[in-house]
Amino acid sequence: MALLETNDLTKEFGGLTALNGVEIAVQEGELVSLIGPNGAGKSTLINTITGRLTPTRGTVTYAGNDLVGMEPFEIAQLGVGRTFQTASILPELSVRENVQVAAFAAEHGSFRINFLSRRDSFDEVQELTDDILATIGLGEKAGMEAASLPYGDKRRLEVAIGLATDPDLLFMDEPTAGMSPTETEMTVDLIENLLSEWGMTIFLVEHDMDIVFDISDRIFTLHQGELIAKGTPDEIRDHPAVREAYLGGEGE
Ligand SMILES: Nc1ncnc2c1ncn2[C@@H]1O[C@H](COP(=O)(O)OP(=O)(O)OP(=O)(O)O)[C@@H](O)[C@H]1O
Repeated sequence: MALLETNDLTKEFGGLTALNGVEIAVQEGELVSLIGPNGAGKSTLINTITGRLTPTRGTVTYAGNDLVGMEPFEIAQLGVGRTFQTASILPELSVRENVQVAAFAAEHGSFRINFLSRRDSFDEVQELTDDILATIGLGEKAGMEAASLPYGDKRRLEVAIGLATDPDLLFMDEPTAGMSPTETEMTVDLIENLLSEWGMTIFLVEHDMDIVFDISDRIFTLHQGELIAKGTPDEIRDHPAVREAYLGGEGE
């Protein structure tokens, strides 16, 4: 059985159909990428899966759970994490505190519960935070104020915040956008490490086609809300509908 599956997933905004009958299945341990020209519906697909948007119709199933109608934090608690393109960083807190806040929030959904009284979970959060910072390569900068980090480190801290929910499936939204070649290489290494060492399943939205074709097990292609192709990098590279979507559209 697939870890994540959508059936007939459709989202309309007034008269605009942003997603039309999308059917995807992701197996545990896979790295899949979602591509498509601007406005294809990529963000809408991620948002309907992770609970930020309610689909007009269709189903989303994760590890046997029906996600439609669940709150984003409930979906996170099931093991679905997400890294954001836009800042989820709290600039005045330290690197370490940013990861801790995300970890506590994930565990309890909100801060209404006095989590500090629960020592077991407090210790677990410390351990997880240390693991994440070491994996991301921010261990030595753990005490620094987040605002003072260089751009590439800030993007990596966003990944660390996404990992703080201890996900089994991680959505990564353009993790290399705006990065230098060295930072991009480090991020690709990190993604490969999350797959091999952490046993994670990764769902990547990425505009850098070199990366997508290099590291994906399978690629989903959206165009005007329709899933026009899915397959291995080799199958997608020469797919006529994919070429048409990119050449005939705005191109990227
Ligand atoms: N909240 C909204 N209300 C109305 N229309 C929306 C909304 N969100 C997205 N859309 C429209 O839905 C379509 C798909 O948008 P979406 O942002 O999902 O595409 P995308 O593939 O993520 O694009 P990009 O690569 O530019 O980020 C677009 O036509 C967009 O204008």
